Amino acid sequence: MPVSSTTDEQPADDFDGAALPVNELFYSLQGEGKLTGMPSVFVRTSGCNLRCWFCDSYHTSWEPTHATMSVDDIVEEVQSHDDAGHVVLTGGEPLIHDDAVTLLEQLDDLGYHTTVETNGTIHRDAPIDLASISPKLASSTPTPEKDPKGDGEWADRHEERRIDLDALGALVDDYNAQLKFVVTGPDDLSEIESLLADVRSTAASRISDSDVLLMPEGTTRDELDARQNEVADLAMEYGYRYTPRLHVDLWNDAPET
Ligand SMILES: C[S@@+](CC[C@H](N)C(=O)[O-])C[C@H]1O[C@@H](n2cnc3c(N)ncnc32)[C@H](O)[C@@H]1O
Ligand SMILES: Nc1nc2[nH]cc(C(=O)O)c2c(=O)[nH]1
Ligand code: SF4
Ligand SMILES: [Mg+2]
Repeated sequence: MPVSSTTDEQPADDFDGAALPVNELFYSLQGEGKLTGMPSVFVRTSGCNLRCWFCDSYHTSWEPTHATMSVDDIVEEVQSHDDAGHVVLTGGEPLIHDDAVTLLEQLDDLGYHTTVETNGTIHRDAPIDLASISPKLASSTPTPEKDPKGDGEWADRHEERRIDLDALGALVDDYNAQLKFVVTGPDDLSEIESLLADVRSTAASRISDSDVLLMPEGTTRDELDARQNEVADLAMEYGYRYTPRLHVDLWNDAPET
């Protein structure tokens, strides 16, 4: 589906009925996490409440673009990929949109397995089969030196918003969840350990180390080549799971993959 040229990052509130700002909708293999390799339709909404400097979906966060699609049309396009039983709702941050719930309900009614890729700052009540939570570490903050667009104007807002323990605890308690951390280097591990301790004391349910995944930061094969062995070693050292970025291995940074 082509990406429109509109740059409004707000939800599609002028649309009659349930609708979402869609940046791209495509069929691929799940490239990250426990379901890596699973044929899946990806629905990528536009708009995000954070601004990670490394965001691999720049046109949903830093310079959002979208086409407004009714939920009915999204479902119809999902169904056109008739070999897929899995749908991944991602973004941007998909849970900023009220109508994400409507979409998930319709997909659930049709029997799809739903994964939601979320930064973990927002909890919603919806039929989610896998909450794929990627809490954002301090190393994601768009400091003036790392800002891809300006001079660090988003740094404070990002820093204030990136961790919400209540939302994280509720997501872990209500859903089958994985915690998938983007790792830029060994210095990230102390923050992962202390955040995990905080989430474990907030959530009622147990979080097993096998539900904690370390994913190397990188949007291209070259970037991943430079970092993935170090992250694999960290996973072994700490007893967490490693997740590759299969889509980058297969298709590098091509859109709609
Ligand atoms: C674009 S985000 C959209 C969903 C949600 N906003 C989030 O961050 O979880 C999808 C996934 O890509 C990860 N990601 C984004 N940029 C990345 C990068 N440069 N390297 C590795 N993972 C990245 C995120 O952490 C998240 O797991
Ligand atoms: N193939 C593929 N797998 C993915 N898993 C999570 C993705 C995302 O951007 O949320 C993603 C993506 O963009 N492509
Ligand atoms: S939270 Fe997700 S979509 Fe938002 S800027 Fe970070 S990686 Fe990109
Ligand atoms: Mg992606």
